[in-house]
Amino acid sequence: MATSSTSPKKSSLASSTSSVGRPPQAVKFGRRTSSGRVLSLSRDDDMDLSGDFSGNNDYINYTVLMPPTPDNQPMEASSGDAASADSKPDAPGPYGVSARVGMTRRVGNDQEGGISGAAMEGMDRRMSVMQSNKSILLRSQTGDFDHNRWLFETKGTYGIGNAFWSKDDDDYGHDGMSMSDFLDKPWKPLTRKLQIPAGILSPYRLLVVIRLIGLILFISWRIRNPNRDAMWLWGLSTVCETWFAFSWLLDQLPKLNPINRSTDLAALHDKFEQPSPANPHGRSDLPGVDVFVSTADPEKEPPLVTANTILSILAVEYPVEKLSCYISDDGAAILTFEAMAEAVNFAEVWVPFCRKHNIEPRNPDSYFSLKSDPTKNKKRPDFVKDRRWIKREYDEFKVRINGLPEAIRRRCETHNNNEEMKEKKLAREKNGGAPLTEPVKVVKATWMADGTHWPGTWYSPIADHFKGDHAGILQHRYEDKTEWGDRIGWIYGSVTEDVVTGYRMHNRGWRSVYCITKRDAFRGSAPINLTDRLHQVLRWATGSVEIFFSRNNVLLASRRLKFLQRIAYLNVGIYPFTSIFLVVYCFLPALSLLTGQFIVQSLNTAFLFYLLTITITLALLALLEVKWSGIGLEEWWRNEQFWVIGGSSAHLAAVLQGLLKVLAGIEIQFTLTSKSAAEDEEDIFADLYVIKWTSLFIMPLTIMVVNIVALVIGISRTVYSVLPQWNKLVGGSFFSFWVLSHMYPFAKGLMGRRGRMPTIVYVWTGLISITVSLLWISVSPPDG
Ligand SMILES: O=c1ccn([C@@H]2O[C@H](COP(=O)(O)OP(=O)(O)O[C@H]3O[C@H](CO)[C@@H](O)[C@H](O)[C@H]3O)[C@@H](O)[C@H]2O)c(=O)[nH]1
Repeated sequence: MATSSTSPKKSSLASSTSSVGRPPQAVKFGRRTSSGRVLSLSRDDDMDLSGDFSGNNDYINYTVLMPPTPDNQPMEASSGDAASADSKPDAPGPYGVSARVGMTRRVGNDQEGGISGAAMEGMDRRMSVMQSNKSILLRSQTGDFDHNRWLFETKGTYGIGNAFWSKDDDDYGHDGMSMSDFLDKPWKPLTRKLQIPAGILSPYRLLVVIRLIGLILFISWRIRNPNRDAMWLWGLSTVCETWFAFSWLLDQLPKLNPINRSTDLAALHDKFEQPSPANPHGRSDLPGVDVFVSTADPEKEPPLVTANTILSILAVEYPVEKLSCYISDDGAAILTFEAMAEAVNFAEVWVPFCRKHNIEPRNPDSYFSLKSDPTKNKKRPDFVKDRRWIKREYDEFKVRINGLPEAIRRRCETHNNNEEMKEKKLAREKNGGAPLTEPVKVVKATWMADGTHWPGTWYSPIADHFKGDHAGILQHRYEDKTEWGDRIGWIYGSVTEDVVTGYRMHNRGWRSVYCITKRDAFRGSAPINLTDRLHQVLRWATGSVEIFFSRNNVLLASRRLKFLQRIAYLNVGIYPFTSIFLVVYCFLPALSLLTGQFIVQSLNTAFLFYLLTITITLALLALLEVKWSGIGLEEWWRNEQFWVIGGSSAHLAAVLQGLLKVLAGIEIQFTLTSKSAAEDEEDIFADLYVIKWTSLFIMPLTIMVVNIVALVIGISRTVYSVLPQWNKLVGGSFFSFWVLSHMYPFAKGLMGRRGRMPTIVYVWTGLISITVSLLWISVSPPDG
């Protein structure tokens, strides 16, 4: 995937000439590539970045493709219009897109705040028509060779770029096509491997080896030294520890040989921007990039967040005509649709601003919430003026987006009232003018700004307008029962389709490389409160269990999967099962305290030495990893805590759900994760302690309470006994505290917001402690 930093586009921008006042040109010129296709050139090359770009920008046109639907049939494709608004020659190809059009900047404001009728007139009537059932996704945007299409047409084998190329498959004679069609220029890697200094990697590996030896010695010592006083405690704990050691190894091994890469800008420039006989001007020959943004529910995934995502994609530093951004909305919500139309309009000013001033990050929301000085490294004198202006534009944009739900609601009300009046009038006329005896029933439709029915989900759903059941929304026919769908496309039927898809590709021999750019190439949005986060990891873990019990289990993998890949996938499939051992282990300290026994007979030196070794090496490894990844120790600790909280709740539930699916065929539903809209700019973690009760809390809560109760009982028993055996108390209470410290954020969440937390926790735990100790004293009075 191309990142913003990989495209050496600045050189072409530097030579731009002023084009202010020049009529917009449809197609500047094209040239043939060596694969014989016509390539249209970037209109972007002509962009005058010194001029005003306040909305009359002719140079960036966005193509909006909307599938035709029964309710919303575009008028005839006015191909003349379309062609003049677009920069590409776009003859209807075998994949059937006949016309596309740039969405023009809004010309007026709907009184309701939505998209005005006039503006819609300007764009929707020239919207694309798709004459074929086959998907737009197969169309090559640039006219370049379309690899996917070729695979589709030829039922071919994988074999481009990093993909597996089978030895006996070098004859692709179906279409007279040969390997050389793909190799315009000699192959050269576009990334460079960055060696991790031995000074860092060797200590890391050494620590891993020491810890591994420590674990082996520890476990064999534990097996050889049973606690004869409490065999059940010893047995349970040893089994759990063995599993933890095994799962640590699975987690650790794939990290043994880290390789960093960076994009080789020089190689990229050589390959894609150097003059050659086929490309005398050295125009950008970068491949087309498609970015697919999916959304499914405007409540859980706020349209403003989606809009910001799209804006950052459109502003990426890549030739404009090579970039396509697809938005899919499984929820078919009118709100998302109109918000995206607003985003496309705002992009017309946002993108030129980003390009003119080299803006980073290009997600407007992230950019305007930067705390650093915005003028730093900004040389152009008009930056401050432009920034002030674009900020105002963005604020207005936000107001429009946030006003959309109300605007749509009012629009629908007006239209529905009108419809009702019309129906009533009609019915009265039919009735010979006499008053109606029965009320007239009018379907409450959802209306688009141009006065037509919304083809997607309605606010009051009726047949064909339910979520997940709306007529005419694009079907994924290109992948349904096709070889393309089977071999290349997304793999469905799993709640962690990304893992299955990745696995299936790797298993067929696809190679992938780890490439983490200095600046984030992509940022996701994540749930920020515990409940949503637990539901998210519940889905992930359920997906893993499901994979484990399917033919996609890595133990059945082909020989093409590499060893460390195998281990990594095994880890992905197996980690939820750790929860069983984790839950047992979290109860053990409490059981120790309650019974006055411990997992070992006595806290002897060997035990303590091994324990110290495996704990210290774990901490040192974490320190190194934290340093590499650039996160703070505190974040690492939060992650550890979440591992215990999630492990004892969501992962356990996932194992149960997964087993239910395997044994009883009960299907698992995909629950969409709610993302934070981070609207509270002062406190982006405001949602963090918002707790919505879920049954997932039961297990961690039980673990917590049982441990607190056991601590109280253990301490009071020792305090009240005639001969206090403090050493018996130490082991159990130490581990109990260890468990509780992991559960701390959970308790904090349950207790309410941060500020109020301490008092309530003290009162709560205090009350329980007093009650339980009194109870204990009355049940089992101290000796003597
Ligand atoms: O019916 C649906 C459900 C989800 N989505 C989209 O799928 C994406 C992932 O769903 P989300 O609920 O956000 O899952 P996350 O847990 O945040 O996502 C992670 O986990 C998913 C698998 O569980 C992967 O698909 C994602 O790539 C990965 O980031 C989102 O963009 C959704 O809008 C749809 O388009 N249609």
